[in-house]
Amino acid sequence: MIEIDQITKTYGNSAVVDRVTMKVEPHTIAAIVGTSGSGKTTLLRMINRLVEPTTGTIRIDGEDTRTVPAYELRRRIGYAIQGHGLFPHRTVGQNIGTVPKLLGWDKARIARRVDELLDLFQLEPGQYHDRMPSELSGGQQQRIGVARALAAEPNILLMDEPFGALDPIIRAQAQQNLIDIQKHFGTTIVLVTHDMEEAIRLGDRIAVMDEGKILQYATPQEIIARPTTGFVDELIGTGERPFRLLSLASIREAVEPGEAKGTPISADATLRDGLAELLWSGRAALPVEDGGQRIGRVTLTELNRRAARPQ
Ligand SMILES: Nc1ncnc2c1ncn2[C@@H]1O[C@H](COP(=O)(O)OP(=O)(O)OP(=O)(O)O)[C@@H](O)[C@H]1O
Repeated sequence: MIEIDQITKTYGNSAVVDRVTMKVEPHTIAAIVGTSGSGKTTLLRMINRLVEPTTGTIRIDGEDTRTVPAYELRRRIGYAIQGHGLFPHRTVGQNIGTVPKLLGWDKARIARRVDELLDLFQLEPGQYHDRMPSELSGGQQQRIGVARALAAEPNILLMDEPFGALDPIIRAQAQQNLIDIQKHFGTTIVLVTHDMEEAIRLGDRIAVMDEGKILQYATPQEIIARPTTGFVDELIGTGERPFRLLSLASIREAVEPGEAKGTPISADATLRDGLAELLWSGRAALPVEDGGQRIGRVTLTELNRRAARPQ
């Protein structure tokens, strides 16, 4: 658990992070979203003390971070940034093994961990282990950056716009990869993004920041349905609300017994994907498939109901 308690950072006379209080429960993802300059990166970097808070306290699993040497804190907490920050003259394997090596792991253990992570990130170890970062695509470099941050099995991972530079398709894959890996390791993640769509997709809770303050910290459902300020509403985009709600749930959750004609949709697709397919194909219902088996159908009527503002 990360407990941020009345944390402030001032530069000169201005508080760029202003008395922020928030808790991140273990094994969850908190997304910090806000406009440029709202203080997101500063807040994130105070968690691993890359930036020292001016006032306030941060506790990790009950321990005040000021009582731990900063270098030790940074080895314990994974950190991944936009542009990956890989060492250009070290191989992929050496990059991923950086922190385990600093921690004195033996060679065999480091090698096992590097291969495990390459596998998880869908990069064949035999093929990628000895490559240099310049011999990888942008998306692959980004995945290695995240793999390196996870190498020493940190309970906590801080991510600053990790997917910001990726094109939309690679970005969606990288996001799914992160969700799978977070489930696999149970890592607690704090992620900074300026993209509300990404925050909604990844965050168990979303903190909306403006001018150093947290305006709302709640589940994506709550933020979409009941934004506390006009600014939060604006950031969500009023025209997007019903679609954002639909993108939070899978077809599996809306499936009902019955038949429907035409190409089926996967139970793992989002309700938003389902609506798009219904509208595009001009159908009132789609058959739903799970692992090659028909499990029922999803209807336009049901998606209409689920897209409406929650009461
Ligand atoms: N070392 C510093 N000295 C003075 N001002 C700083 C320093 N670091 C950050 N700031 C200021 O603090 C404010 C918040 O910066 P921060 O990088 O945390 O914002 P952000 O929300 O992450 O922005 P972006 O999305 O553009 O990265 C900005 O106005 C920035 O200019």
